[in-house]
Amino acid sequence: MAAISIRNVDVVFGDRVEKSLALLDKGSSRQEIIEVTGDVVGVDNACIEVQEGEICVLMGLSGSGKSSLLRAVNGLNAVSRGELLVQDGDQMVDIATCDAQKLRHMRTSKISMVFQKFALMPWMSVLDNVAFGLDMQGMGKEARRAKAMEKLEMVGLSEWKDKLPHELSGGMQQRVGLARAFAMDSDILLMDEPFSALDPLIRSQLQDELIELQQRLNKTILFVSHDLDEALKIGTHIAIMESAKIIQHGKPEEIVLNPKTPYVADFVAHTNPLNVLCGRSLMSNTCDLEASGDQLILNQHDNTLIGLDREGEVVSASRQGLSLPLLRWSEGDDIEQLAESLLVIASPDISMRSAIEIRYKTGLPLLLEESGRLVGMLSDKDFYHALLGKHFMVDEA
Ligand SMILES: Nc1ncnc2c1ncn2[C@@H]1O[C@H](COP(=O)(O)OP(=O)(O)OP(=O)(O)O)[C@@H](O)[C@H]1O
Repeated sequence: MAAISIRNVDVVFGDRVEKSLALLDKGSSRQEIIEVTGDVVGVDNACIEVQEGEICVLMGLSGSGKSSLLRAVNGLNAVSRGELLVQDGDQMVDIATCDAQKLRHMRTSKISMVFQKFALMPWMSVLDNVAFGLDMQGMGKEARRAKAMEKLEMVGLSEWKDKLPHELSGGMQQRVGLARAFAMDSDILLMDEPFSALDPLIRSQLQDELIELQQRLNKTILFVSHDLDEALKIGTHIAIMESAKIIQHGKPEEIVLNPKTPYVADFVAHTNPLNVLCGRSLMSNTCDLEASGDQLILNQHDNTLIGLDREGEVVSASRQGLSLPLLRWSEGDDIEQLAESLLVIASPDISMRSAIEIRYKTGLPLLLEESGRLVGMLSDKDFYHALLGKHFMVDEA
């Protein structure tokens, strides 16, 4: 079920919204609209559904409209047109049209927000900062403190509960911000570049922690980032924005493999594909392998051959007439222990990172089997293609 459903949402900042929307409908650009009405189009006809338990990352360059859209979800920005439905139990509430009381209810019990600049109260202790929102939910003092303590433990800061925010480092303050958001127990978390002020190592740690917390607590998260590597790491889905529009929305792998415009391709060209791609997206297909008698040729130069049974399962391998041992490998199995000249067979869903590590240990290509049939192979050529970013085609249609 969708936790957030954004339907044809426009957000226009200014005093002549009707006129600006009419211009938008006529196809005027953002710049033309500013010139005519003085209004700024923050979001132009956004449509996305975020399913329960998803982490959807809004990604794009500065000024592309990410925060404008995120802040519309909890009513911090007014929706100028369209529907913005947010799940409340078994109903969907339209944030664009609901009354002030409903909006307050949604903000105090359904949607929490984590900001880039932590937004902690400087005069309150760390514990009171985490407990702050619970007061607004009407929770008693003891229960509040107990819950806040539990969340501080979750982010590893229980020892710091009596300190003031300025006594903590930036990374720790952001952890307090996370604990505060999780303490609210809201189903939906809105996160506006929460880690971008932190140094890379702390940032990476907090990303890992967020992924882990999300898996444990199954929240729905809408996360703003201008960094595609971050989006690829934490997002189950990514929506890419350019000039107030969502220009591509999909799973990380879809974005990396099929960037729809040169703008997206430019982002993709500067990312590390290893974290996203799996063997299936890059493999050479079995049908591309040449046959030699009843065997298939893996490598002409050193005469590496494989034999399949009637069902297409790999049953034998040899190099220059000498038999090669086969090993069936699954994600999580040890790679360090793999011997050289072992022919590894894995699932096409193997991550590229694991596949390259295996190739490095064994010195041989990898075979990929699905449902007991050989479906493809990963050789050095496929790895180089991935690393050089030659694995995608830009759809310029
Ligand atoms: N409250 C506001 N009033 C007027 N204009 C605004 C307001 N908020 C945002 N804008 C404008 O809307 C456009 C989109 O801004 P937004 O902050 O959504 O972009 P962004 O993609 O989040 O950028 P950044 O990564 O720099 O935060 C910008 O031109 C900005 O100046």
